[in-house]
Amino acid sequence: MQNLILIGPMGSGKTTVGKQLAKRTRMDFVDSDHMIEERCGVSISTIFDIEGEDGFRKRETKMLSELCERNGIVLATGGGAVVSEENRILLRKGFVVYLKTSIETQLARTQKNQNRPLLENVDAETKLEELMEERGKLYEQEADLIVMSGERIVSKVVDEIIEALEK
Ligand SMILES: Nc1ncnc2c1ncn2[C@@H]1O[C@H](COP(=O)(O)OP(=O)(O)O)[C@@H](O)[C@H]1O
Ligand SMILES: O=C(O)C1=C[C@@H](OP(=O)(O)O)[C@@H](O)[C@H](O)C1
Ligand SMILES: [Mg+2]
Repeated sequence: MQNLILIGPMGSGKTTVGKQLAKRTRMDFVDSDHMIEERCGVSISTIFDIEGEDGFRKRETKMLSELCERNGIVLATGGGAVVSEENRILLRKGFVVYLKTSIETQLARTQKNQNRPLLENVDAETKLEELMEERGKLYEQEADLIVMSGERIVSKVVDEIIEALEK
C-alpha cells in the first residue's frame, strides 16, 4: 500500500492532520521530526543548536530515506523536507498531500510552540513569508493533492483527503 505523505509549511497541520488521517485509514502514523528526536534523544531545537540547520537536514534526509522504505504509513514531514531534491525524489514514491494555509494561520498556530528553531529570535511573519517564497512552488509541484487547511477543523481536512483518495 502506498504511503500518504503530508507536506506544507510550519503550522499547516501536517502532524495534527496526519495523526487523525492515520486513525481514520487504520494506517500507522509516523512524524519524521518526532522520529529524529527519538533517535537523537534531544529536541529539534537542540539539534539546530549543536549541529546547525545543515546537521538537521542530513538527519532528516537519512530518516526520510528509511521511512520511505516502509509501506502503508501516513508520514508527516517537516516544513523544509521539500527543499532537497534527494528528499523530493524519496517522497514521490508516496501519494503526496500539500496542506495549504495562509501566513496568518501559520503565525497563529506556531506562536505557542517553542520547538521551531527557524522562528526563534526573528520576526516570525517575515521568516514565514521568506520560506514560502522559497518553498511554495516546490509544495505545489510535488503535490498529488492540495487541500486547504486554514480555518477548518482537523476532521474536515481529513474528510477531504479521504474523499479524494476514494475517487
Ligand atoms: N485544521 C486545523 N484547525 C485548527 N488548528 C489546527 C489545525 N491543524 C493544526 N492545528 C493546530 O496548529 C498547531 C500546529 O499544527 P501542527 O500539526 O504541529 O503543524 P505542522 O506539523 O504542519 O507544523 C497545533 O497546535 C494544532 O493543534
Ligand atoms: O520548515 C522547516 O524548515 C522546519 C519545520 C519543522 O517541522 P513542522 O513543519 O512540522 O513544524 C521542523 O522540521 C524544523 O523545525 C524545520
Ligand atoms: Mg509537524
